Amino acid sequence: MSDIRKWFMKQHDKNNNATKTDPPPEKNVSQDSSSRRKTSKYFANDGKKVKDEMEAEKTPVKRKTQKSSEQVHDDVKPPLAKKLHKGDDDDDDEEDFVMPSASKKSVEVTPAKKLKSGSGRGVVKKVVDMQENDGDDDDDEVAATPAKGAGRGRGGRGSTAAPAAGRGRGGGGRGGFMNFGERKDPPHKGEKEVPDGAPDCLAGLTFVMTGTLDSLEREEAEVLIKRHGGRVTGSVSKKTNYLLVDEDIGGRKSEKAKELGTTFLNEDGLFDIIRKSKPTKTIPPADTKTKTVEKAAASQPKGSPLKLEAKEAKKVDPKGMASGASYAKPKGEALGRGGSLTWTEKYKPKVPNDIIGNQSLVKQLHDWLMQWNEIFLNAGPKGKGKKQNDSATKKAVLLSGTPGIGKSTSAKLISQMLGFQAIEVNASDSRGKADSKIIKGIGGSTANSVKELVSNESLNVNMDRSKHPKSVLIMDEVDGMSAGDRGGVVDLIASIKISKIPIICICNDRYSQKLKSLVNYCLLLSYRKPTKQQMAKRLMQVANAEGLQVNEIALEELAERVNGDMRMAINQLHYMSLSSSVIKYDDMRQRLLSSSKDEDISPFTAVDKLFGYNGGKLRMDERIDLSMSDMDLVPLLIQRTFEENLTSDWGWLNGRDFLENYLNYRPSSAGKDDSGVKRMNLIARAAESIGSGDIFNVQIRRYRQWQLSPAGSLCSCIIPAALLHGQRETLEQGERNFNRFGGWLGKNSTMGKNFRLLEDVHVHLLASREIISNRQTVRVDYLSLILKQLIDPLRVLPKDEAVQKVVEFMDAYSISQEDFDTIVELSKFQGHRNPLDGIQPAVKAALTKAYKQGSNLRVVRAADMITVPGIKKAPKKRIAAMLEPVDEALAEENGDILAENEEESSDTEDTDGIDNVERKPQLDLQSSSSKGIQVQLDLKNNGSSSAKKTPAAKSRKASESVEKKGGRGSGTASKRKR
Ligand SMILES: Nc1ncnc2c1ncn2[C@@H]1O[C@H](COP(=O)(O)OP(=O)(O)OP(=O)(O)O)[C@@H](O)[C@H]1O
Repeated sequence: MSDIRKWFMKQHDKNNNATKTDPPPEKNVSQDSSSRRKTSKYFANDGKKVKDEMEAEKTPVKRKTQKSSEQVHDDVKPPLAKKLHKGDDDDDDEEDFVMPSASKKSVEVTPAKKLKSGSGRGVVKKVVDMQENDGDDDDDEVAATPAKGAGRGRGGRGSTAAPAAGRGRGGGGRGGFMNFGERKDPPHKGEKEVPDGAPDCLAGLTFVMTGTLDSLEREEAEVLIKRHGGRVTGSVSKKTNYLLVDEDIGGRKSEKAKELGTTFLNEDGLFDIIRKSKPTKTIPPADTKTKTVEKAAASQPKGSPLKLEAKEAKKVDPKGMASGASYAKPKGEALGRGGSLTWTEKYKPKVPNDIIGNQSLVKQLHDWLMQWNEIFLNAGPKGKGKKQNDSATKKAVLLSGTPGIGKSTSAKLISQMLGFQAIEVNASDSRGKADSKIIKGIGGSTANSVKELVSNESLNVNMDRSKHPKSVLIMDEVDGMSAGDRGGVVDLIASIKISKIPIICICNDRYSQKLKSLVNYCLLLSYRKPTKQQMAKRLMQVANAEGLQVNEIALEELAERVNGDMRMAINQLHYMSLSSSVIKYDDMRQRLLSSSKDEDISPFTAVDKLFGYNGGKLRMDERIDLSMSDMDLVPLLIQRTFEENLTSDWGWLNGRDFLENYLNYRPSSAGKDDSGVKRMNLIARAAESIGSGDIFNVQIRRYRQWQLSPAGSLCSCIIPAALLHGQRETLEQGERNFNRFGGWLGKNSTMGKNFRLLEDVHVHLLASREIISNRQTVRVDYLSLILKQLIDPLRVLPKDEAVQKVVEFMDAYSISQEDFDTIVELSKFQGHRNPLDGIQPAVKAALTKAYKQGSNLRVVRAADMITVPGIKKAPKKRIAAMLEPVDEALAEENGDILAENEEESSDTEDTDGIDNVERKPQLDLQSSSSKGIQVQLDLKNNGSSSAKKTPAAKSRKASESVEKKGGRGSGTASKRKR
């Protein structure tokens, strides 16, 4: 069982288990604080007790581990585990992080670490079991939150900044979300003075937090640690120095920490470390890097080149890549912060190895380009410039990835390295399709040169290549090509086919619809964002080279905030360097917070923030900003009406699944309500609010009541988020745990398309004079009958007879082939069989053939043949309005129908009942002529694509057939000719 019922059952089970196995929760504050002390058995502070208790319940290995932890804590040194366990690190955040070597200096080696087998795997079962008590979740803590301390006092300092996006959600990590409850407030929140220590006193130390701290919120503690150079990660690994916890409530982190021998540290312990660092101004020995930076900065006159640069750069890049050189000696005199070059230019990679991340892709690009001439141009002595059409090898390459991660840079560098002359074209400048495709080149004017480039044999084949550089075309931003249609891409593909030079295409979104066809012609290389550690290292090189004093944690923060965009990171650093040569963590945070306001925020991020765990802490203006960041999409993302067939047991939904993003949030305000009643209440209130939002939305859109926008946002986004914010979880097995795009947009566009198609059918039916009714009636009353007439003969009668009957019927009702398809399409319903099921393909083919054969003689779409002078193409709705029955009263108002705009006419049609159905048809052509509008017949054929006639022949045929039809057809036509 995998539905919401299962979820509720789980909650129930959990509740039961909790009551069975967990110690009874303390009920008041005093008990709570005493229990804190009692349960804090792993704290180095209570070393002895810890040891004894540990011995009673843990294996010898663990005992030793614990012992070493205790030893370490007193000296405020990282435990040995850090250097002994090199592999098998499961801490995501630290993928590439290399522990500063100095951190090992002061740590005594204890055998316990060596004995540890690193068998995190071995405790999987335990971990799962412990989910109930995940240290992060605090579910087992006292439900009643103690009264908050009076004011924040000085302790509140760290909380001045707005909470970071997605931070502090608890870091429950994998598998923990199901048990994620509300973390209660620190019992003595804001009551303690937050110490201020030496700037890098925690440098080189990695902390993990669990449970509720005594006076600090997690975010505040995180800021405090980072401000002092420490690193905070989400899960315990061998690199973790301290598990920061005030009350050991068990849980996964705590278990892991015990297993690894990580030192437990409480808030006071942390404060002590920080305080101690202040008077003596000693810097903990862990951080050589930071020391180096400081030294460098101290000995460095502001704005002059650093002697240390080269060393630093080399040190950071142990592979000895040429990067060292390129960063140590930026070209030109413009070293220092006064240079005229932007830092992105100045420190752009000079050799491929300088590019951080994606090295394997860079290599692939290199290999592809290196072999290009060999494969596609015959470079041998008999070379005649013939290209080999090897379908397995792509003639072009498509580099894709988010902005600022080095796509263009790698394309240029590789080209340069292999002796290609790079010709760069920004493809998004080439809008629209070329006049005559490749003859004119991509996008017309710009692309004439492209056309020349890619096809110019003289440059590439006939001439002596040794004297002429090989060329490569770099088409940047191909996903920005041809705003309206895919013409530009079609041209590009044509260019690729004939190209005699390699083409490197670059885009941000490889899955863009526009590039759907292009990807088939390209070798696809998808660039990934570099990790924050990689970025921080490179940024450190830049900072060193510029004599900028900044610590690695601040740079990691920068890297994290720019979301992998190296260009933005370097630019931010440059910008900050203009005002100060020393950048502290707080400065960085402040800068990033203020600059993030200017950034475009995606609707997904907005919903994440609004509904995230910290959503409740957002200020109202922040919530308004987020919800208004995209007034159209944010509400749609919250209320994602998603419909799909799942083979699940959502029985009451009849095999369909209606899911909405907001339902997936486990509201933190529901607290520890395992019955789910609170949650259901909150969901109900949120749904009600979303409903009200919808009413506002209609007013805003339909009646243009824009002044209601704030109220609309409040109802559709802010209130639901305020009610339901919390941890996102999945309700269905196999569902992925992130917000997905609303199905509404797709459905709405399908609806629009169906309306248009129905309109075509409607107009044709009206033109046949067999049916006189509005569009709605056609849809509701006629379509199923018409379908029956179209389909049934094909199913039951012999082929020829069936085909003849259906064609006759189609002719009688002016139903074209496209209308046939539309009628079938509009009659498809989920859970019902396809109307065409059971019809032999041969019969279908015979029908198509027979219909096409008779198409030249047929007058269908009488309405299509009308053109109104002055209007390029008579809008079908107007024509429909002309053909439709007209109210007597309305008919008197000359020309009113023609004057109606399309929207109004469609609204009218939509809301008209069936009253009009039986009314006598009246063409309001008189009114048109009285207004001086001439209605003429444009004698075009019925639009059958197979009938390739000259316009003259078409006219003749059409007029003949008009006459032949007599009765209905000619009557209509002749009336119109007036
Ligand atoms: N991977 C990287 N390694 C080192 N520097 C980088 C990297 N990515 C970007 N940069 C820096 O950012 C600048 C811009 O990079 P580049 O133009 O290659 O990004 P891009 O991915 O092509 O972005 P866009 O999609 O916006 O064109 C470079 O000049 C360089 O200074």
